Amino acid sequence: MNMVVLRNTATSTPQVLPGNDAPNPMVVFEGVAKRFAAGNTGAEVVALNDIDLVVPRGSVTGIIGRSGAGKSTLIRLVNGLEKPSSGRILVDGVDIAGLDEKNLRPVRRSIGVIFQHFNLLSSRTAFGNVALPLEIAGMGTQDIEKRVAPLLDLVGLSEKRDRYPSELSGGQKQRIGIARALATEPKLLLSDEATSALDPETTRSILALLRKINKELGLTVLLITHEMEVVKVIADHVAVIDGGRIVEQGPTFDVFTGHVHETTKALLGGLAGMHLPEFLTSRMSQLPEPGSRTILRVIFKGENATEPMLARLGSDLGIEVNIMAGAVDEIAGRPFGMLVVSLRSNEAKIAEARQFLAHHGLSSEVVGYVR
Ligand SMILES: Nc1ncnc2c1ncn2[C@@H]1O[C@H](COP(=O)(O)OP(=O)(O)OP(=O)(O)O)[C@@H](O)[C@H]1O
Repeated sequence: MNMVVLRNTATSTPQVLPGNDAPNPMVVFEGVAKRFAAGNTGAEVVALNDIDLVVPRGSVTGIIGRSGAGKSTLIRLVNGLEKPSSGRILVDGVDIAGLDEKNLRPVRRSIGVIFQHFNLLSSRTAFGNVALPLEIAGMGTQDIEKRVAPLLDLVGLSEKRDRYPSELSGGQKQRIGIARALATEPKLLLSDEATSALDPETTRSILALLRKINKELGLTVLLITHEMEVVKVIADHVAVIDGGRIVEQGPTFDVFTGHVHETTKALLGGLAGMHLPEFLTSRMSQLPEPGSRTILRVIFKGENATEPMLARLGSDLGIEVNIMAGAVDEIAGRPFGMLVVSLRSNEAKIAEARQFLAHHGLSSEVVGYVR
């Protein structure tokens, strides 16, 4: 088996835990705006406004947002394909906003990009596609062989080296796209909806490959996507973008399980237990009535055990508890879930129950009442 000889450019500085305050981030946006001049017909378009963003070094950071939110513009600013109208963009400490084309070139070489539609040359084999950026950089044939063969091995396609794109599946094409992006030994990998054209199973395998590359090579990955599943599975840091503004950012688990912004909630839609089952909502009222039961959503994060606590509401506090619905999900590798329960008791006792749950690390919210 070939050895991967990629130089690990990103580990020259210590790995840090992802977070807004992470030292020495790979990418920083400071008060960035991007406006496009008015065309023949309309007004000026404000694609991005007031963007403060941190991509921690060594992280997989996801930018998630709906169509038109400004994701592509943001990623094009990172590799200098667009210039900001105002603000600073630091890539590995260098403010790229003020660089001319010549000085941008080395920055671009330090950034790999993978695309939704792979952008492979149909006239070149898998090997030829991965070799292309190295040929452009003027590398000799033997050195190219030494660089490309381990990359094909890394993405699991050594035996397809002489195949043309038309002979490869979507997932295999994306693997070649990833190998090509890594050929110039970047320190940052940009992923522009790289799994959006793939089926769920292939998506998972590509995400696993990106995670492996992130871990083994210490490469920082910045991905834009409209798919919550992608961010949930792979990103340890996330920024939610809406209408050209970042509405939330931080460690993925915290952002998706905390007090989420309306946009994040909408994107989270399918997450375990966010939607109450129809049989409940159809009977639920927002105000208590005589004899009604309180519907409580109990949220557990990480490894908190829920069931024994609910049992103790009965045994210790004498409150009758019925489980109505529940689901467990996984965000950034940690369990997260909800139980929807109905409690038959008065308001004071319900407050006592919620205090008891909070004391044991379980947050809860009253979502309504049923008779
Ligand atoms: N070159 C341009 N000229 C004028 N307006 C632009 C240009 N590029 C983007 N926009 C506008 O900026 C806004 C953000 O577009 P952008 O492509 O960044 O969104 P997006 O989140 O990537 O959307 P999608 O997921 O649909 O690709 C949109 O309103 C878009 O029409």
